[in-house]
Amino acid sequence: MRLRNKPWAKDMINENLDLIAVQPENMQGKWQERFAKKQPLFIEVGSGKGKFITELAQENPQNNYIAMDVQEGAIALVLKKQVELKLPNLQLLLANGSGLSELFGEGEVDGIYLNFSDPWPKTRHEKRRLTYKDFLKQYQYILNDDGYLQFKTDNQGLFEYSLVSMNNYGMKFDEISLDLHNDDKLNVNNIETEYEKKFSKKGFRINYLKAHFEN
Ligand SMILES: C[S@@+](CC[C@H](N)C(=O)[O-])C[C@H]1O[C@@H](n2cnc3c(N)ncnc32)[C@H](O)[C@@H]1O
Repeated sequence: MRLRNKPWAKDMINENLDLIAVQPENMQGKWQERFAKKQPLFIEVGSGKGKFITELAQENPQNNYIAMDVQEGAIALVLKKQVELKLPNLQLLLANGSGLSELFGEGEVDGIYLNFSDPWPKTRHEKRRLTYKDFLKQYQYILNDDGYLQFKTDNQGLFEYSLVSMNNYGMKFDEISLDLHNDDKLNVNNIETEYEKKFSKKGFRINYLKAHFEN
């Protein structure tokens, strides 16, 4: 998803550096300092316009959340929401998920959310998929021993690829659904993302998994 550049984005970011960090260099192990309270920390990599993470943060004041996106045009829209909401448990991060282990300390994070990640269907782009083994290695580094990865997508190809990639990496699956919205066996308090709303309305099934690393 490519969003148009917003002429107002840079100014809004520079005026709200208490709410958003831009490619920070010395934040490893220090993220809790940016929040009102020290509490479990969860990040969404590729948060897009931020519907999911802002609602999750509103529903769970007992946790801290970071909305992360590589596109200024996307994170600026989350910032616009957060400037109004001023949620004390939500911080924003403009950076690439490929640098997670330089942005976070070992075991600093309790959970990672990947929602409707770009599928990169061409084989030569495999390394860009957020469930490619190099990304999994970084998730493993920043997650603590009880930490988990949660992933949702409408894209069958990316879901199948991710199951294989995670399995080959040695991850263990806690929950899997091939139709999250119509799954009676799972008890997930699901918060829809922008993409999820759009594609489930069109009749696409939503794939879901929750998994962890065995350290
Ligand atoms: C298809 S959109 C999905 C947005 C949102 N999660 C949703 O479900 O509505 C994927 C988002 O991931 C972001 N993204 C892609 N690769 C990324 C990376 N390596 N690091 C951080 N964000 C990334 C894109 O900029 C885009 O905003």
